[in-house]
Amino acid sequence: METFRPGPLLRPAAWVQVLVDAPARERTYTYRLADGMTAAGGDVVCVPFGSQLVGGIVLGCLDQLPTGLDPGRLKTVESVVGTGLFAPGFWPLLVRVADYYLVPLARVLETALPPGILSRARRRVRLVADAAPMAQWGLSAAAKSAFDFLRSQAHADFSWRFCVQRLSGGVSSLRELQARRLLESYYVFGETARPRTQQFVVLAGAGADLCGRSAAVVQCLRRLGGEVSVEQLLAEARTTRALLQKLDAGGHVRIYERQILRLAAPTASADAPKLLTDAQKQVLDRLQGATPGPVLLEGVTGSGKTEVYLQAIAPVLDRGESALVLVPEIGLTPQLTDRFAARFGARVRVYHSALSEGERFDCWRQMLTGEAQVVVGTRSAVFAPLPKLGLIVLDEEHDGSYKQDRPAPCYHARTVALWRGELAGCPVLLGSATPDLESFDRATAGRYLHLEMPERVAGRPLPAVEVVDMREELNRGNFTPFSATLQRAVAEMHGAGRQGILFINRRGYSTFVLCRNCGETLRCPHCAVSLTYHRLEAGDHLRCHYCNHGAPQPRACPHCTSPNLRYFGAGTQRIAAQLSEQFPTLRVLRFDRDTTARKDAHRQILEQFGRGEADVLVGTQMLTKGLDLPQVTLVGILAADGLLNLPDFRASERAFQLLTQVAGRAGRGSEPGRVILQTYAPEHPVVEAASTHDFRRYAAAELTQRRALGYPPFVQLVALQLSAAEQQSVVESAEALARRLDGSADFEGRLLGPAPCTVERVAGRYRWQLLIKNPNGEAGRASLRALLTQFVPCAGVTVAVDVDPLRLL
Ligand SMILES: Nc1ncnc2c1ncn2[C@@H]1O[C@H](COP(=O)(O)OP(=O)(O)OP(=O)(O)O)[C@@H](O)[C@H]1O
Ligand SMILES: [Zn+2]
Ligand SMILES: [Zn+2]
Repeated sequence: METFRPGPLLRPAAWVQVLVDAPARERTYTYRLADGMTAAGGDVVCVPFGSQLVGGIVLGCLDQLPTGLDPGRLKTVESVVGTGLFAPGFWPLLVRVADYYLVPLARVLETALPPGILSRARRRVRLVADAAPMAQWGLSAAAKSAFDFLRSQAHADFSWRFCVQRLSGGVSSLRELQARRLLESYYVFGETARPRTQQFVVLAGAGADLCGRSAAVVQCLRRLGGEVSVEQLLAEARTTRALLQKLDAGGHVRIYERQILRLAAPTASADAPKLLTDAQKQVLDRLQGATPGPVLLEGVTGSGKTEVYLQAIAPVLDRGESALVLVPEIGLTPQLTDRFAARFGARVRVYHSALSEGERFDCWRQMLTGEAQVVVGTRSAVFAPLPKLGLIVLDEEHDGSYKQDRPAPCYHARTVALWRGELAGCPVLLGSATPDLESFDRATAGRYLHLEMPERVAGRPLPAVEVVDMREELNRGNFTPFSATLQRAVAEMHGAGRQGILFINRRGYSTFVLCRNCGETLRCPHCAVSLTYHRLEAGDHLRCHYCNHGAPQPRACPHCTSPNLRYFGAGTQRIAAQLSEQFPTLRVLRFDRDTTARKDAHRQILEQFGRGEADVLVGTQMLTKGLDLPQVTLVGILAADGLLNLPDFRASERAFQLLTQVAGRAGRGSEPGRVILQTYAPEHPVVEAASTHDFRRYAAAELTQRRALGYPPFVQLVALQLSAAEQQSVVESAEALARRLDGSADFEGRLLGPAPCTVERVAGRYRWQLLIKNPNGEAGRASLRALLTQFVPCAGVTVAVDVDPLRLL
């Protein structure tokens, strides 16, 4: 792990560490700075790499060379191109992320920046307008002639590539002119690039006098509607570009360029601010009157938090500042983005890692120029380079998808957002009906401004929750996944022409496949878990939910060849099928990872349901996240128990959040809602708290327990995960690391493990874990950083660090 000295320097440094823009495995290199050259972290530089000059980003300056580097062999930075990749104040944020999460700065940059940003940026040079006349004295002949040529041109701005290829002396002339400050080089991030266009071809003449292939092509074009892209016509008519050009020259068709807008702002019909409820108004007033800082908005489901966000953002934009809105998952973004787009129009952009490279790049550029003023995005959008940030909103701030599991840095977008707010001096609004216990603890301790909206808008009641004891159902001989209460409720709902949601804590058709003859389950060959059965149109299929390994469903047991296989558990697919069986007239729609894999499928399914084209939506976790469907009156929770018994100290916190959020989808319109919660453990405290919507009581009990056991938020956890293809070397390394940690005063007695992860083998690699409790904050992290830098694991073993892990593996 490197140590960097970021930021501007008091005394010029001699070396810099640069993240080069090259498709190499190792991308961080040390370069020498020429005399008089200065650079700071975040600067874009041009450096020699192999036989080429490439772009790079300065990670930090060094006034001492790391041991083992021979200064004589280091290459020199070719030029410092300047800043411009980042908004002001952005760089210190990246440095802080690297520091806190114990990862090299280069990894943070790779996460924060859109991929390929430097190679998409283009290097240019321009004449220095007020260059000293003396600077020309003593130029070499080649450089002099290059300079005269450039000055004779009508403009004073050229692409680097053009200069290298066309000027006498090429690169060396350019360097000479730059050294004399006659010429300066810079990067542009696409603004001089031509708008992306695509060639189209349109039918121009009747094509009557044509014959043979020409006639066939024209006929094909007519069949396709008379106007298609050149690409499409080439493919459909199996013809050549040359023939199309000939037809164009003959006036039979016209080829033209059509501009393709890569990133259209989301479109939606305009939307006016709502008249605020008293609770909303109070919250906004307090928000606007407060000094900038973290704010926790604890508002029950359906209390109208989104409207608060929208009206908090409006004055920010009016001041010419920008706003960043983070949402947990893209699954919930269509609805939410639409609301933002409807309110703020073309100033809104969507930014998340599922966009294409080009889309992310375009969006990044528009953020830097201020064209994008509101960015709605998922986790990685916390790095969106919005200048003049006036407000950050994190919706559903408790959501686990704000935490990155891998690759490093394992950052939490909420943590990073709080730092960003601090650096930008703006409020960070954390909203949730079920706040994260850490946020809640800080808010009640007065470290955050704590605002509340304890009621739903328009006096709508929270839905009544009925807990159904599934053990009694079994006693009564009901072996279906639907209790009698739920069956009656579904029938009633259906009769009244309303809609419902059934929530299952799983996906797939059934969880696992077991051989009735030998008792073996069908397992993933790479991971220590059973495969999940999926029923597909193309045929039945098994899939591993850890490594995504897929296999067709075997006809017989691979262990004993018995054909007697049995399917256990109940996934979304099976529930949907059983529901249709019991209620033949019920139209059932599935909403899970399988049915939403296609681009835009989220939106399509939700819109379909919203239009009333289905009566029941059967789905998983994804249903819980902020869906606002006013027609839904019934929510059924089929198997709450799977949630309650996970081997993780956060299991009950997560269960409470999930149950409350799912229940919160009911009764958001004018009709009151009803929730049926099925469980085998009705007396479980989480079930009790969720059924009374009592977050406060639950939080108090849970926090007391966490304090007693020494768990977050009262102590920091750091997980170290070691993995390798060989079990032996993982175990040895984990034990060696544990001995080191035990010997350190900071962690003595606060080490859990080493132990194999719950699933020891994933994708062919063995995984062991060490869990450290760090009560000493930064001091503890510093000694951990030092210890990890020195630790050398066995060959082939990688060590991943997860600071504040959310899931214990
Ligand atoms: N001031 C208002 N007047 C009328 N309707 C409102 C008002 N504010 C919000 N609503 C409506 O109330 C419903 C719930 O609001 P919203 O979706 O923002 O709730 P929420 O607090 O985000 O809930 P959740 O935590 O469940 O996502 C929405 O349909 C919204 O349009
Ligand atoms: Zn068998
Ligand atoms: Zn697997």
